[in-house]
Amino acid sequence: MAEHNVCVELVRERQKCTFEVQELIHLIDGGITATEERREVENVVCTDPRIKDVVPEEYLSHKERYENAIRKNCILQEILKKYTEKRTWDNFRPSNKYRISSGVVKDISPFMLHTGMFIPTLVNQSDDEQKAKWVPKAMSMEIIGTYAQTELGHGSFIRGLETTATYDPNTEEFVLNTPNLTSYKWWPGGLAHTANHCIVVAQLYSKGQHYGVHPFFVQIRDIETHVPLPGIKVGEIGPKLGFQTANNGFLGFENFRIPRRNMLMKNAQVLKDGTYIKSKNDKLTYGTMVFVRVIILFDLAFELSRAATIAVRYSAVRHQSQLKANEPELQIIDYVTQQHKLFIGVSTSHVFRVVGLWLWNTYVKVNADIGKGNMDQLPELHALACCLKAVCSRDAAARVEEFRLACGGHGFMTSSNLPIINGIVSASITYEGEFSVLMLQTARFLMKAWNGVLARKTLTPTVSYLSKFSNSDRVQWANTTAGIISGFQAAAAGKTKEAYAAIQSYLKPGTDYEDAWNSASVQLVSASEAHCRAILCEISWSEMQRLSKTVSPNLGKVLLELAELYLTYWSLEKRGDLLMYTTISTADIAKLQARYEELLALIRPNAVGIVDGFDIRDEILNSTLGAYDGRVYERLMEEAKKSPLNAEPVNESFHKYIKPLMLKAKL
Ligand SMILES: CCCCCCCCCCCCCCCCCC(=O)SCCNC(=O)CCNC(=O)[C@H](O)C(C)(C)COP(=O)(O)OP(=O)(O)OC[C@H]1O[C@@H](n2cnc3c(N)ncnc32)[C@H](O)[C@@H]1OP(=O)(O)O
Ligand SMILES: Cc1cc2nc3c(=O)[nH]c(=O)nc-3n(C[C@H](O)[C@H](O)[C@H](O)COP(=O)(O)OP(=O)(O)OC[C@H]3O[C@@H](n4cnc5c(N)ncnc54)[C@H](O)[C@@H]3O)c2cc1C
Repeated sequence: MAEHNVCVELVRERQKCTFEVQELIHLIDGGITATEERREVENVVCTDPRIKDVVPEEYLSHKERYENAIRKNCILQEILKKYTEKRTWDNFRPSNKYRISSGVVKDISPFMLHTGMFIPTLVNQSDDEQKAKWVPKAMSMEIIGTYAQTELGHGSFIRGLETTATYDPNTEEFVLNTPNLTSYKWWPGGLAHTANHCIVVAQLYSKGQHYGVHPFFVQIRDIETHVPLPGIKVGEIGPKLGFQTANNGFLGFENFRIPRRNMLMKNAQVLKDGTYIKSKNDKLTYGTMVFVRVIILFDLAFELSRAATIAVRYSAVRHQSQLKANEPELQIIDYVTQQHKLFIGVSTSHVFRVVGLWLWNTYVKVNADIGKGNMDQLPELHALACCLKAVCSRDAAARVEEFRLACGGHGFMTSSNLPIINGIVSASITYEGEFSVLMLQTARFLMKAWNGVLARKTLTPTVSYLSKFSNSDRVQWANTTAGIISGFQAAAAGKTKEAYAAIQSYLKPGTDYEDAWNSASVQLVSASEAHCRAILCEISWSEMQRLSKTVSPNLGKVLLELAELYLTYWSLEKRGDLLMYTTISTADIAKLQARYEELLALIRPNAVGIVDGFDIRDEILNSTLGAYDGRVYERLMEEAKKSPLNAEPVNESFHKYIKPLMLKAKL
């Protein structure tokens, strides 16, 4: 971007920045080479003239919008394929694939589930022979797939799924059926008109026995004609709050036969005669969900960084109201209430990224152990992935909404891109495990851990802090980062203990444990949230501290300010909890408030530099308000002129309806 085109406000903001933006960019990417590689692909994709829309996608019909998304995503796949051949697939990280797809369509790619769940399931749940047969075809897009688990009647309760796969030893095939309306697969992305294959999660029956849900590799459309195969009923589920181009579909089976070897057999198997070989752990079938819950944190960090870039740049460009009489109107970013809305979202993106990397490393380690037959760490990984996915998606949606509000009326414009980002992020609270459902999974783990505390057992690493706070004394508060982390752990331990006690108190004679659990579930979710917040605070602080030592002092200082802002913001938000479980006083809270305001002021001069550090090209931001040059008003007007209603000075509805109405009024 030529600097002479940049509005004066952003030029001044960039001059104020105290650190080297390039250094931050490399830190976020994971090194100079990673930045160069990402930028090279982004440059090729975003400058391809075939990718540019003449008519903005929101003015297209539902059908045209889908067709346009497919056309452009096929171009993207072509380009990515060249890079895949040059390097290995893994080198262009999945989070970068997600990121570049935003430069192609504003909403979600119809191929997202192919990359995000179909391939990972084939890689993680197939045996070696199946992998060798299917994975290369899926990678090269010779076949296109999705992940079909949820049904019209069941999403959260996987054991309640109704689609059946019954083994027929005579033909060595499984017969798939959709017994009821509620058994139709419902929601899978790309299922409607994009995919020709899918992973179907179905109830397995063999030799008259029921063995629970298992994944199957199923072809649903003819490769040449794309016509649905006989016995397949498939279609689109219709418009939604967001995800308009995701092509979410429904799918039903009528005595549809697939070969025996189309059951994914890494974990459980059905032999030719129908004998069932059990998995070492039946929850391994849920492995792809754990994987996606882990990587969702990166996507949330990215979506937050997009919304933050838009809202912070806009807030630097926008002037509104006078603080003092006879002085120019202030840049809205100088109102401290505006900084309060903006900077926590900026900091949260960094927190999600570093905690996401930590979670990813945990996932890789646990998966390697599982490969060697050691499942010991799986429950802890599952508990972590559940609460982090749930809390981070909910936080991200709240922050994106706050960014939208921070842009006033213009934030309501689709052309700001904040409404579309809002739709994308809101969906993540529900998909891949609904918020409360996942929080209650973590609560199960916490209740077991509390049993361990009572039995004086050694706890696993992420809950070991519970033992420190097992007595009823309020924990000594200290107004330091270590003190804040300890305070959050005390709150998590206190809430875990209370939720545990609540279950016991509901367990009157004649009451089932499950009913007592349900009665105590609001407290259980609250305990999970506190546990998750303690993890977010502890890990983000230690990771940002570590990173700050690897960069120049000026950037290191900014990283620590962002990390401390996160801790301080949440201490103030959760002051009620801290008052209950620590010795924090009102004077301590006043000090925290003062430090919070100090941090806002420290971050303020670097705000634009920090969001520039996300290095998001204009084509990927897709926003009239957030572009690098800050030409907000010109872009708003240019986009408004693209409205089809502006193509003619008088719309025909005037002559058809308004004029007759006016004439009738005269009579
Ligand atoms: C160019 C294109 C663009 C490219 C992009 C590339 C980037 C890609 C990005 C990816 C984005 C992907 C978008 C995804 C879209 C949405 C997809 C979906 O929603 S798909 C649909 C997603 N759907 C959902 O997420 C459904 C959510 N529901 C569920 O996951 C389950 O039904 C359940 C967990 C709630 C209960 O399960 P149930 O069987 O009833 O179990 P019980 O409660 O009876 O507990 C029994 C024991 O099992 C334990 N355990 C449980 N799970 C696990 C596990 N995973 N592991 C280990 N353990 C586990 C549990 O702790 C307990 O232990 P204990 O206490 O006894 O010791
Ligand atoms: C945009 C989008 C994309 C999706 N993509 C896919 C896809 O590609 N493939 C796929 O298979 N699925 C997909 N899904 C489906 C998604 O995974 C499910 O919607 C999700 O798992 C929630 O299930 P549900 O819709 O049945 O909600 P429900 O389970 O019916 O939830 C409704 C309410 O009931 C509550 N509830 C349910 N069970 C419990 C419980 N045990 N304890 C307490 N409260 C409970 C929930 O908290 C919630 O408040 C997608 C969904 C969306 C929105």
